[in-house]
Amino acid sequence: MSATTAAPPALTLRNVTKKYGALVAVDDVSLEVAKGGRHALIGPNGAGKSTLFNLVAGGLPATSGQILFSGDDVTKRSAAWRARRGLGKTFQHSSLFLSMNPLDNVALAAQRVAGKGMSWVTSSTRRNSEIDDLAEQCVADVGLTDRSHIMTGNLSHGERRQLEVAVALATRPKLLLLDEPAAGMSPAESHRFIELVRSLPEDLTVVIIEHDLELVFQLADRVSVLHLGGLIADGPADEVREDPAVQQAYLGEGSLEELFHETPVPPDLPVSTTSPAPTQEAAG
Ligand SMILES: Nc1ncnc2c1ncn2[C@@H]1O[C@H](COP(=O)(O)OP(=O)(O)OP(=O)(O)O)[C@@H](O)[C@H]1O
Repeated sequence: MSATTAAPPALTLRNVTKKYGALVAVDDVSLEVAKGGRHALIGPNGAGKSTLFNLVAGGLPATSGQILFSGDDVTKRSAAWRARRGLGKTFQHSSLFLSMNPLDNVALAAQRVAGKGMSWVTSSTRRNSEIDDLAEQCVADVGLTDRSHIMTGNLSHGERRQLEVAVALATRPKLLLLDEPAAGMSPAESHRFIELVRSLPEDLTVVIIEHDLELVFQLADRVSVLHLGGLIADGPADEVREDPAVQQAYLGEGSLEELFHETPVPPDLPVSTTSPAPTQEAAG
């Protein structure tokens, strides 16, 4: 009798389909994301990436198919339930409170998970030290300690994206979904963000939906490619990069060199976060 009991994938999609009337936005997609993986989901405009993100996050119901977290079927579960089960996410469009400082933004997320209300975070006398410590740790994990007390509205675009990761980390996720994190970033900010993702705990599973292929192929160990709603490639990043079907779907009139070129890091800019690697516990 075999004694092997392999851990289930962090995320499993089984024949997931999302239709809008006659339009099939996500078409019978099956894939697995390994625990601790760095998995990218890419595809040209309109491929179905955002729709798939929302199906996984619970913001949209699937028309058919199954979604499993660590082997448990969550297909019918709400977004809030999935969040409590360890799904953290950052959105394409910022969900930060710009008039609060970074520490309070992160503390607010931590409090929501702890079941506390919004008013609690704005009253320093009522905050508990556990929440404050967690907020400080998460802000440090993304390299923003030096910026933790200024108004979030005064952060640069790249810093806000870093802060969004801190907010997600405050919920102690097992699976972190990043929706186009590099959108609007300068090359330097993008490089800094790559270092940030590399510094995340190894047992945290990260799924990145991203247009920036340079970032994708620097970060991801596996890549899934959507085209017109369907999965046209899924495998190790190096193999997917060379896949003729992927090149065909992406390239149009362009060249591979343009697609996959590596942008040099500007010499005067740091590429690493200032904090040590995070020591965040896996959600229990
Ligand atoms: N609410 C909706 N109602 C109808 N069609 C939709 C809706 N949302 C998305 N679609 C369509 O579903 C398809 C997939 O869209 P989706 O936004 O998921 O693609 P995407 O890969 O994220 O694109 P992009 O990279 O441009 O953001 C597109 O044809 C889009 O027009």
